[in-house]
Amino acid sequence: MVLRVTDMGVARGGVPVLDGVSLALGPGEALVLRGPNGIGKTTLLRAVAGLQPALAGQVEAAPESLVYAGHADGIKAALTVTENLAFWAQVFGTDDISTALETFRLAPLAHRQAGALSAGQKRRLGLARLLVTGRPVWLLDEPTVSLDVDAVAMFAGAVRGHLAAGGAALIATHIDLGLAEARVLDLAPHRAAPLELDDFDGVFL
Ligand SMILES: Nc1ncnc2c1ncn2[C@@H]1O[C@H](COP(=O)(O)OP(=O)(O)OP(=O)(O)O)[C@@H](O)[C@H]1O
Repeated sequence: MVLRVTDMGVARGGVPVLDGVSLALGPGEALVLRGPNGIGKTTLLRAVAGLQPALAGQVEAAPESLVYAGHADGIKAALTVTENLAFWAQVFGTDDISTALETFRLAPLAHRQAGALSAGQKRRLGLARLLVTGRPVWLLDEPTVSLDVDAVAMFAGAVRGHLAAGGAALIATHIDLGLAEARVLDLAPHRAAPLELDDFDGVFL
């Protein structure tokens, strides 16, 4: 197993949103998180990534094996595409940025300032970052937002390549990525029970 989440409960703004979530990913596996807007997909992914505390449960993964890609891609607007990738390579202690440039067809934009990219191009740069990190377990929050049909296929290809190389991916998405190999976890049955009135008051104390 490269990632195991056991009986996790998460809250947003002090209000529990999900509980009892368990999942496991082995090398080469992808799992898609499904559920309606607001059910807590982002909150769960952030908790798994260690970016916010969980209410309950455990996350087991090798140290420094996880990388999270969320809505804010961490792009530095004043740096060029190449400089952004080189910066991340330095942060993560890797050295290959050419695979990332190629996979997301960023080579023609290599010397463009990131701030001058379109929304979809920025998204491609944010996803290219995943390849540069060299980390095996990708935690992806709505990775295809702003991507056109070609770029979605590009992204699906990158995920497939990652899985084939023994990586894993946990993906919150509303669209069908065409990843036949991905399992699906519906979060609807894990919606946290509404708070009792007393507890509800407690949230605001
Ligand atoms: N800053 C915040 N403070 C308090 N509650 C919040 C905050 N942001 C989101 N929420 C609430 O937390 C719950 C979970 O939100 P979350 O973003 O995790 O859902 P999601 O499943 O990722 O939704 P979507 O499909 O719309 O991206 C929602 O009910 C949302 O309204």
